[in-house]
Amino acid sequence: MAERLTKESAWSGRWPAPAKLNLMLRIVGQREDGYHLLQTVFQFVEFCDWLTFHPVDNGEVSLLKTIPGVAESDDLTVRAAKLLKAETGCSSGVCIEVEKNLPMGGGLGGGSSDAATTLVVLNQLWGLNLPKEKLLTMGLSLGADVPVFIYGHASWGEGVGEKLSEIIVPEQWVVILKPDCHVNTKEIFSAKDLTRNSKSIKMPDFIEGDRRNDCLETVCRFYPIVDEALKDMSEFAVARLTGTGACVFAQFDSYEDASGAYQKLKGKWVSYLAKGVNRSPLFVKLDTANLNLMI
Ligand SMILES: C[C@](O)(CO)[C@H](O)COP(=O)(O)OP(=O)(O)OC[C@H]1O[C@@H](n2ccc(N)nc2=O)[C@H](O)[C@@H]1O
Ligand SMILES: Nc1ncnc2c1ncn2[C@@H]1O[C@H](COP(=O)(O)OP(=O)(O)OP(=O)(O)O)[C@@H](O)[C@H]1O
Repeated sequence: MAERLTKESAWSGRWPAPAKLNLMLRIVGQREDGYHLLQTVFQFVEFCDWLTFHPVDNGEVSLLKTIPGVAESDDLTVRAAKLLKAETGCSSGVCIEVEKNLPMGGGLGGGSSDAATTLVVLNQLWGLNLPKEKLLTMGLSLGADVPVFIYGHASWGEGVGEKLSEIIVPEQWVVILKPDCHVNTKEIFSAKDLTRNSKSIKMPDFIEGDRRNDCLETVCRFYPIVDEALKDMSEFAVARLTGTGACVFAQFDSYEDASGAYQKLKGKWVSYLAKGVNRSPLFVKLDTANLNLMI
């Protein structure tokens, strides 16, 4: 039975901001502004931050509680809500509550996903009716990883990750390890020895097994603990890096195999066990809530 939300329960509901994995990442060039041109495959994971939007009547955007190390005005949820107001002239206010589960600087795109959930859900709750194309452009202005979370499907990504086409990949179980370091994306993209001239490939090459991540060598050189996590994970399955790290992941066909690896690794590493999915949990919830009809 579909969960039908009233406007009130939509405001009191919790909205997922899922993690993403880069199942492969090739750097095929660089734009004049320094941003790198990528080929990547994104898949979502049922491992999420959870956002609640509390209406306030003073027209302000605030956070119920700031994330340690991130000033309120820098928080991507606050920036996303303010951007919506600036673009539309909307006078509504909101206090945003973030249950932060995704590790920061992990390559799981947590901040970007929080921003995307804020854009998508407040567009509905505030009744702004901005089209998805507009939200995608606004998302890109907040970060290269934001658009895929607005797009909502596992994707083949090009450009800086904003040229997205839907792709269907096996929905396997995933074990993720978070080495105890915070990888700065800008630092990795600025490294002299980073591979920047990989040959472009086509979707069938990926499907046939080309799963390279061009950031891997540089990240392991800067953060040897990532290399250690890759080696430990390799005992159980092929170990890969997501984005610029720090997280390392492996995919498993069965829950039993994934759980076996997770149980052995979690004594040494901060570890997560979750399902990889092709449809973002945010859009699964929005579809189920049939929110458009209720406002
Ligand atoms: C590595 C990925 O996670 C793969 O999905 C993304 O490309 C990174 O996306 P993101 O974290 O949203 O990155 P942004 O916040 O837009 O950019 C952070 C910094 O990384 C560098 N950057 C980022 C993305 C890109 N394609 N080329 C870059 O050179 C830029 O110096 C930028 O100032
Ligand atoms: N709501 C937020 N959640 C997490 N980080 C945020 C948030 N708002 C701003 N940030 C900033 O964004 C930085 C990157 O955080 P994030 O969790 O997205 O890293 P990441 O998973 O490595 O991202 P990516 O894979 O996109 O590079 C953080 O170090 C923090 O300074």
